Amino acid sequence: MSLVVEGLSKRYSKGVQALNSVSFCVNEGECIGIVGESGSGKSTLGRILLGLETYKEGRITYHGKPIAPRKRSDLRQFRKRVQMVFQDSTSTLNPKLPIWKSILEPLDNFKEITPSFIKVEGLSRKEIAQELLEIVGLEKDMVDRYPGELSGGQKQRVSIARAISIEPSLLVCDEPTASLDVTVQVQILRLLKQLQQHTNMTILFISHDIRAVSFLCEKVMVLKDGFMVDQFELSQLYDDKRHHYTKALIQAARID
Ligand SMILES: Nc1ncnc2c1ncn2[C@@H]1O[C@H](COP(=O)(O)OP(=O)(O)OP(=O)(O)O)[C@@H](O)[C@H]1O
Repeated sequence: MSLVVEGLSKRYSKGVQALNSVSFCVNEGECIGIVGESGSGKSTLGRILLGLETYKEGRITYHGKPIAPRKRSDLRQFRKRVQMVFQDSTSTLNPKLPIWKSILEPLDNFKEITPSFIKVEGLSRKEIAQELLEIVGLEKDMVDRYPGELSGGQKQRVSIARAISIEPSLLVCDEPTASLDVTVQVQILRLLKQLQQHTNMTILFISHDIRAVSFLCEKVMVLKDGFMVDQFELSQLYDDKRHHYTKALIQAARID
């Protein structure tokens, strides 16, 4: 197992119980979808996994080691393996920098990493960013553009290029398609699927959209009011034993 979460609970200071004894595990190279309506605790879970939020109860291990360590030196190793893509790419892309500089930020932080997509030695930094743009389906000559000169879908592709630049083994995506048009959403989902098929990356895909989750993920976990009410392999999506809340989500998305 690559990622194991056991009995994770989170209570915010104002008394909100955002997560209640949530447990699940993901194998290396698998994609798990965390689905639920607004306020169900999805982002809290994602933020805890990224070490951006603390928790008191539960245990999270990644390849046998506690995730998001507290020690700074260990945190660096963690960041090397875990990257993220958020709904709002403006939080990841500095509007004052040409996109190639933002794309290269993780690689600049981890100079010891030589990603496998760099097949030729001696590429300039800008050329490396161009390689990454190509991987995510963008034109190489976009490299000098600023985030403000890109569409929402293009910005999200740039955020993905940045996240995969250091070839993380775990990618946490928190509603990466939520602010995009339906057709662009499909393109981004296809891109993530293609990336997952060509790498051994484990993806944790957080979404309120069970349709998107069922397109991308092999495993699905359903959260409601901080409780994990259902957990299943995608092939069991239409099983009669699905929780009534999962059935309601399926019906609302009209994919039954
Ligand atoms: N920093 C915080 N302090 C107090 N309560 C919080 C905080 N962040 C989230 N919450 C509460 O925790 C619960 C879960 O929120 P969370 O953002 O994890 O849900 P979500 O499923 O991601 O929702 P959405 O899809 O709307 O982003 C909500 O009731 C929310 O109001």
